[in-house]
Amino acid sequence: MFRYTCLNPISQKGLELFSDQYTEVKELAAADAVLVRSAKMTELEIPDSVLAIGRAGAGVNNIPVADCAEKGIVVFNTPGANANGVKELVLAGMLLASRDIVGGVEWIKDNQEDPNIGKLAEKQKKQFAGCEISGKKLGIIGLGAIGSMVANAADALGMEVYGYDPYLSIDAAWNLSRNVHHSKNVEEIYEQCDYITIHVPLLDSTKQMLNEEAISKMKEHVVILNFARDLLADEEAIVKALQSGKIKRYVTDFANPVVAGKKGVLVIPHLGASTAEAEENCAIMAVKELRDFLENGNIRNSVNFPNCDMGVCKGRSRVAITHRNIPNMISQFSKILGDEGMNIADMTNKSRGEYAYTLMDMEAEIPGEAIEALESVEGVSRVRVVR
Ligand SMILES: NC(=O)C1=CN([C@@H]2O[C@H](COP(=O)(O)OP(=O)(O)OC[C@H]3O[C@@H](n4cnc5c(N)ncnc54)[C@H](O)[C@@H]3O)[C@@H](O)[C@H]2O)C=CC1
Ligand SMILES: O=C(O)CCC(=O)C(=O)O
Repeated sequence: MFRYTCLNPISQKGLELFSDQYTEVKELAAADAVLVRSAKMTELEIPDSVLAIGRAGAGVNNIPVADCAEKGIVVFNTPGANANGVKELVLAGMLLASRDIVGGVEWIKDNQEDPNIGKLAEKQKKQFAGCEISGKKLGIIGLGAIGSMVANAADALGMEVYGYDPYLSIDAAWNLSRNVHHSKNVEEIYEQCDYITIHVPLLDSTKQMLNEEAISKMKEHVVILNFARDLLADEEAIVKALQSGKIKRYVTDFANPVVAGKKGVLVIPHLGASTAEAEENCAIMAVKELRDFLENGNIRNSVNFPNCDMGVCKGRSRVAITHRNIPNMISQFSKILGDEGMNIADMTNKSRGEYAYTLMDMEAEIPGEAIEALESVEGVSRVRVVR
């Protein structure tokens, strides 16, 4: 029997994939697995009972990923599952920044009682006029699941698309329209583009990437779109550049006191992934990942441990070990098991940075003493008998 808890509302379409082996619990302390969207887990004490966290979404900056790795808690996300939802909102953001649709709609609301509203609207509309996006240059920083979809859609809408991603995956490269101009440095995006959209994860290396220096290299009246994370931009500098007219519009999916209500800023209340489809896709993927991990020990789409898949256990028992990626671990594990007279039927060991994961199928039940001995190996964070 497994227990899971949801720290945010999670689509029922995903939750219904849990079998009757699973119960939902309210308390984090009582849970084996956690499903989360944007709840700040960095502010929570994560109890040792938690084996895995499923982020129904892409960004994991709300989860203490490194601490979890150290404790042997496997953190999953759902790559690409909400990308289309975000792509569509980015397109909407570009259009809203190009024509004053919001201002126009507000004007109608303010004048709704006027019996001559139709005539008046025709007179007033020029103040809300704008430009088309077709033919304009769009720079995309980060060509992952979202960035590459935005690139292709903008290309189809007639924009000239520049893309910058020094770590571009082969999959993303295959999916990109051949019309997308490959920028080898981000300065080209700053210097050339009328619209700039950022789609990178929030990391130490990307924090405040869109800062005063970056803005100084951009074209006059540039439009900046941020549907990734607010901390990727120095928003004080952005507000200053909006006041001076250097930036025409800043469209952001993240509300905070620096940008809320500021002239030239369009703030959306983090709606990028808030579509029925994205919420379902993310929940379904997260639940499948958690189930495969809890029931089989397999890891798919983790952000702190390597992928590792041995299918369903065909031996008598399976043991899963999270540990540091240091020499001599496998020989210690096999010595402990060998000393207990146990034969390893199948085994996989994978590493990712400082951490590693070992799955072993055994021809017999693993005795408690062997588990204790495995747990006491220096560098082992967790030993779990999966079956
Ligand atoms: N507004 C919303 O509701 C949502 C926001 N997001 C945010 O968008 C981010 C991106 O999401 P996905 O595209 O799904 O992630 P992804 O992991 O598929 O793509 C991120 C891309 O950024 C690239 N990258 C990393 N560092 C870079 C750098 N310094 N310069 C240029 N490229 C760099 C990576 O190589 C990768 O291709 C997430 O990390 C999350 O913060 C994601 C989903 C929903
Ligand atoms: O779950 C959400 O609504 C937030 C989505 C998001 O920001 C992400 O997936 O990174």
